[in-house]
Amino acid sequence: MSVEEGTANHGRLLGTVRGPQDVKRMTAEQLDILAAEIRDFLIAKVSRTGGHVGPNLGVVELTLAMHRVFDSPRDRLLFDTGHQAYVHKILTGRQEGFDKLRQRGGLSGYPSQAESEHDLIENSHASTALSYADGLAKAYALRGEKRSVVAMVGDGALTGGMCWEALNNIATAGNPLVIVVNDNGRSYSPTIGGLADHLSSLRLNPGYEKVLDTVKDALGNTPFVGKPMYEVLHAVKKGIKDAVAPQAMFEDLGIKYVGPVDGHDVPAVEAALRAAKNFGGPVIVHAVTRKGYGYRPAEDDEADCLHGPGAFDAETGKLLAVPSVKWTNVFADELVAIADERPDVVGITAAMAEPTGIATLARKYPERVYDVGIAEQHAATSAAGLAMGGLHPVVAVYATFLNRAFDQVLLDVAMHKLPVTFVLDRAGITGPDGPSHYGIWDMSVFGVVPGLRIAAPRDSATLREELREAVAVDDGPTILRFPTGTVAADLPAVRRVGPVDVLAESARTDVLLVAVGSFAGLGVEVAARVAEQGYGVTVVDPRWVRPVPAELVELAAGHRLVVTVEDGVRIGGVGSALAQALRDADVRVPVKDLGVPADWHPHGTRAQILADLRLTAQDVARDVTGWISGLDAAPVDPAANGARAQS
Ligand SMILES: Cc1ncc(C[n+]2csc(CCOP(=O)(O)OP(=O)(O)O)c2C)c(N)n1
Ligand SMILES: CC(=O)[C@@H](O)[C@H](O)COP(=O)(O)O
Ligand SMILES: [Mg+2]
Repeated sequence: MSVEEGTANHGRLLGTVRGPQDVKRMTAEQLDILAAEIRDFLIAKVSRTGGHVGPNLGVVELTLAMHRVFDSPRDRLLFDTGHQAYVHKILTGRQEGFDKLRQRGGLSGYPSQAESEHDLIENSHASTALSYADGLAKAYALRGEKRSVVAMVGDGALTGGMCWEALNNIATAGNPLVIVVNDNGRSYSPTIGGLADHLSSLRLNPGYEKVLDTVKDALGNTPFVGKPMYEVLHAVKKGIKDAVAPQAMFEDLGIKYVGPVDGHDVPAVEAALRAAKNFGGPVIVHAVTRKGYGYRPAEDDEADCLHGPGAFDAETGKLLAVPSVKWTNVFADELVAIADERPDVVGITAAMAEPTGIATLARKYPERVYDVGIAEQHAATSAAGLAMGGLHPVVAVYATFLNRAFDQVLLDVAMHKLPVTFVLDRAGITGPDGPSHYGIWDMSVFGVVPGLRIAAPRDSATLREELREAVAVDDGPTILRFPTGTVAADLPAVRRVGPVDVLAESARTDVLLVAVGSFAGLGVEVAARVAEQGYGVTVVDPRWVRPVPAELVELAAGHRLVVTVEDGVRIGGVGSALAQALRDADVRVPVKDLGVPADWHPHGTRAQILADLRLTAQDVARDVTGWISGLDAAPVDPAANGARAQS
């Protein structure tokens, strides 16, 4: 069956759903068919755009039940992390938008207030929903408003400390609030930690496993869901009831516990949610689900149950584009090479071993890698402890996720002058995940940390080299940051001045172009374009951007104009730090700093967003030519260094 046939044959009921009220009217049998149609829809659409297919296949019934029991948007449905809100979008009038999911101008991959009144929290960083829910419930109680607050949170997100801070408060406040724990046993890989171990005892119950095996057998090799799923759901309903025993853990927190319920049984989840709704205080509904449920390639994908693939073949689940050598791979391989030589080097991941490349180290040295769960703050301070204990930890996280650990990096690591290397993948503009995932803040935010050195490699050779330099630092923390995707072609230096690589120079020294990290290639292209206008440009890659290298200041002093270009926010960025260093050194040369405005930039491809920001070789060359020719016409006041108008 083709994707089109799958959707057309089984999409009749789904086509009638324009809002939650349409789901409320359905019979149990219709709901089962609708669930199957939603799965077909998800597979058909997300296979073309890429996106979080596995997590969403696992919450179809949970979301249906939530919308039947509660009245969104009056009742507030909150989705922790938000990557599993596609079904919610489908049920709230946004089916058409899925053709452009995560694409420029199209549907966001996360809840979005601009899209729908049914969406409230947009944050796609994990473990926040329970805190939002606590605040909302308190606000409604104080204002005398009778509205339910319901938060869905995954077992992975539940490893984040904020959840436990929230639960502590929710229990004391006692306000009506429903927490749906979507327990599929996985983050990307199986969820780690004491909580996860406790929950997994449930899944190891022989009765429960028997039910899941029934599901798997019944699915056979059918790549699409349709009718088989309808039958499977009934099999689950019959078998699940006696399979599991109630767990005491959540009640120990002082919060009413309902469950465990089979999260793929709409009536069972509904019954639990109705009981929770009527309880009058905080209640946890513990739902057991399977990530990727109903789609064999996702269920069978041991790596991450098709957590968030790019476009894929709907029949097989195989990626359509096989990624070439990525920055992540270069880092991963070099880390293993370093670990071979240095037994003190260990790795830390916050539930993202494969996506950050730390898994490569774990495969060779499993005892030297720690998965701490979705707990970046703990990762930083735990790394401090490892460093105090004589090791050199390499903490590999996405750039955007280190933001929440600022205080831990500042005080627990840097103030103690501890040798910890933070490796920030997906730095800069990333693309389809949108503003919450842009790694644009790190150089500004962490640039203020005393004693912290930041490196921004430009290609695979400098990535390997700078990683080695970073782990050689023994008196303070380092950050190594690089972007997403395919690693840039090696760009050899003409010469090196201190830590600074000169990438291109000419007889004339009009402009010093400081091209940070992955913008090095752009810098060289800009120089060639500007040379055509008769101006000489020296292109440098500082390699280490914080602290500002003294050699960069000296080089700047030998030019008429300094232009910086970076894949990070301009405020407090490399350009701004260099301008300050020049002022401090009384070097009177004007500085123009190009980068990302501190704002919420929409989703799209990385290339599209950079073009929107006029961070292309053509745009930068035009600006540089304009500025330097302007200097010939009328000298610029050095004090006025800085901005050009940017969209
Ligand atoms: C603070 C933070 N760290 C890391 C991530 C990356 N991330 C997105 S989803 C995910 C796993 C979530 O697991 P879970 O909450 O169980 O949801 P599931 O995907 O299993 O439905 C991770 C680690 C994130 N979004 N936020
Ligand atoms: C929800 C989330 O935070 C991640 O799943 C993220 O979408 C992954 O991004 P990459 O595709 O860049 O690994
Ligand atoms: Mg999970």
